[in-house]
Amino acid sequence: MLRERTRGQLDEVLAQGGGGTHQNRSERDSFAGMYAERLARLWAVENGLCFGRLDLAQEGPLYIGRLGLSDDDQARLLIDWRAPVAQPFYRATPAAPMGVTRRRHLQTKGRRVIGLDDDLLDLDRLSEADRATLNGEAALLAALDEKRTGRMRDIVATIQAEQDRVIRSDLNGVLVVQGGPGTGKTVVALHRAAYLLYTHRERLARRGVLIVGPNLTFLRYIEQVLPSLGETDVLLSTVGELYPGITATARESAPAAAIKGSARMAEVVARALRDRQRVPREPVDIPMGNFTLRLDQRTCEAAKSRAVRSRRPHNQARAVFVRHVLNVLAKQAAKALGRGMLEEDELADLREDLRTEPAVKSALNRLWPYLTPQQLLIGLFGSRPRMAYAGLSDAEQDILFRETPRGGVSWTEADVPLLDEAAELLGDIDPQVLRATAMQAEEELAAARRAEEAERDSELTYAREVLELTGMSDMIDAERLAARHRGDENYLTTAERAAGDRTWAYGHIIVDEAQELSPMAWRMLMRRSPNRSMTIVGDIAQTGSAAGAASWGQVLDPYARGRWREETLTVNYRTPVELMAVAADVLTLVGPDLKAPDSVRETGVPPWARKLAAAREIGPIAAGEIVEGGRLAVIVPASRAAELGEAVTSAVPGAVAGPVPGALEAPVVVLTVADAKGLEFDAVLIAEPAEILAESPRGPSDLYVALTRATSRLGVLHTGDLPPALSRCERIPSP
Ligand SMILES: Nc1ncnc2c1ncn2[C@@H]1O[C@H](COP(=O)(O)OP(=O)(O)OP(=O)(O)O)[C@@H](O)[C@H]1O
Repeated sequence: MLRERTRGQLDEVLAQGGGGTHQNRSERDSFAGMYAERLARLWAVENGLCFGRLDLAQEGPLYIGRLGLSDDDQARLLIDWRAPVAQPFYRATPAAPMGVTRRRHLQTKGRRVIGLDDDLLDLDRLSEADRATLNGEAALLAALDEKRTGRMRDIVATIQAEQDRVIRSDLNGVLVVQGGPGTGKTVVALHRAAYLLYTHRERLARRGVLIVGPNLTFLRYIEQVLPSLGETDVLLSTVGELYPGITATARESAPAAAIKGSARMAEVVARALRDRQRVPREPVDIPMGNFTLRLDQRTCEAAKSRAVRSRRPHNQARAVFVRHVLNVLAKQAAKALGRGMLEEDELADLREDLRTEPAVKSALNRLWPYLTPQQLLIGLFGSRPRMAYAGLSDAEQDILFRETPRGGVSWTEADVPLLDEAAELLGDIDPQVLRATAMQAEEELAAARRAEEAERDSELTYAREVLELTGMSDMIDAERLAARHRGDENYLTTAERAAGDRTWAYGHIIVDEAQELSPMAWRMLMRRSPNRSMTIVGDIAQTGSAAGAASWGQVLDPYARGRWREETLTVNYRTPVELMAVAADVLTLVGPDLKAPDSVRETGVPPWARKLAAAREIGPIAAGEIVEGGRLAVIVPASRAAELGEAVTSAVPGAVAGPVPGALEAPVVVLTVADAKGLEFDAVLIAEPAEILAESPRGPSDLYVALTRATSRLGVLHTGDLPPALSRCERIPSP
């Protein structure tokens, strides 16, 4: 009924047609947007709309749901799980019942209730041990036992008290959520986003919320959680996508990524720019036909120091540099032309004449060139002398040097924070200048226009198809939907506008797998969070990348010393006790004092290890491990990814190798540790653990990550000796 009412409201607004004043139109559009969004939410949350009931000592029961609903007389039917009155549903315990006598979890399928689970919070009827019990234990365990679908689900019905504290923590300041594998960091971070958007809608809807994840597969894994909570306006991004207009497609070697990620690259980029503002050793002669103008070192020095003192970014400081040089040249020209003292307006005319003189223009372009961030970095990494000037050692130059390929440069994820750094120092180029200086501007423009036309046609066709499919063609016309899709300014949501703006300041930023980010990536993120309202979730023990974090203090003190707080999650909801015992042994290799989280479930199935004569035997073994209706991952050393991927895909129909689209839906997928980070599977096979250990300085962390991806079964396959840390695995004799 509510859905019908919303749809009715939307119809009404759209029926007002396209006429009216501009303001009328934009009001109508924003109402239409609001109702369409509400409709989308109601659809998204249909499944399990109501999942809980609180019986209270003082008043009638409350029903808890994914969003709040009232009837036509504004009586509350359902309480949004994020509302303050819903909090006892997650926090009440027998020791502190918060006015609740009974908490009931409803399990629903579609619109039917298929199960109930009660917690009695009446003290007298519970034993001491039960008082410390989990929140809704039966409901929780039922949720944890379900087969994995390849997409993360929301957990609104079974959020635990320690998680609830994180979710509802204050918006302001930097909150670090440290927790071992499977403690719910990711899922809690997503629920926190939904909670914050609900509680601080005004502020966050305007500035938007950014969620940063480690890779695209991971973002696909989590992307459905927020819409299922009723939130659609959040930007999910990797670090590699955060620079508008650049798609980081190339892979970087680990040593190169480590150098590019290190904090001293900020100084390297700054020096690389100073290199481009260098005064030439010899005077520059500018032939003007009848006479020659000369730019000596003193003039260049003076112009440069004025430009630098202006404290403007490079491209904007160019105006200061140019003005001084043109003044000097104009005076020289006046002298050469036999004119004496010039009035200020005559001097100005002469300056303008010189400005458009090709020889002068080209001299100025050499002395203080307009630069894009891309040009600065391509110029740097393509030249050893420039790298040396910028402060990179010979060995570093060997690792970073790259020739500029003809087809253009492919950027890597580690380049993106450097481009961002460069953009900060360079500032924007006047778009007019940009157009004028672009090489083959005409041709490029024409090609771009053709591409745009083609794009627009295909968007329109797509929009028509969508409208036909969803039966909404009577409500929104295809042109408008396509315009929205294409990113026309007038139709953009906050998240869409933010994505296109490098200097956007977000209302809140959530970083997942935060231990992997390099110091340069942190600099970039901090620029997008001037108010330092952030949630940072991760596990220092799982750090795999060479430029990643060794402690949260090291990451955050430079930006928020004394202003960040840490919460710890301690219970593992993913990995059963039997697997976690093995993982805990490996964790001692990462650090002798580290403690693995406690698991809530037992399966009775111990992890096993099996020695193989040849690695290829993995294929048929994987075929035998497939989980009916569930998913299996084969985690392999990075250096063997291609070979073992082939071994598995050729032996198992439907198996997929690598983080390709569709990897999450496949019954069997072969992944490296880096690509499996943050994901989970029903069963996991680890191939060649000794090589995973030896492959990088963070080998033990990598093996720990691999061991903690499974929700029920784990097998280890090895051709060499089994690493001693895995000796708890049950040995299966070779076939
Ligand atoms: N309160 C809960 N109720 C039901 N399921 C939960 C709960 N908390 C966590 N889970 C489940 O536990 C699993 C692990 O959660 P999640 O992936 O968020 O952990 P993580 O801490 O991010 O792990 P990692 O560090 O390994 O990436 C998920 O399947 C999640 O849905």
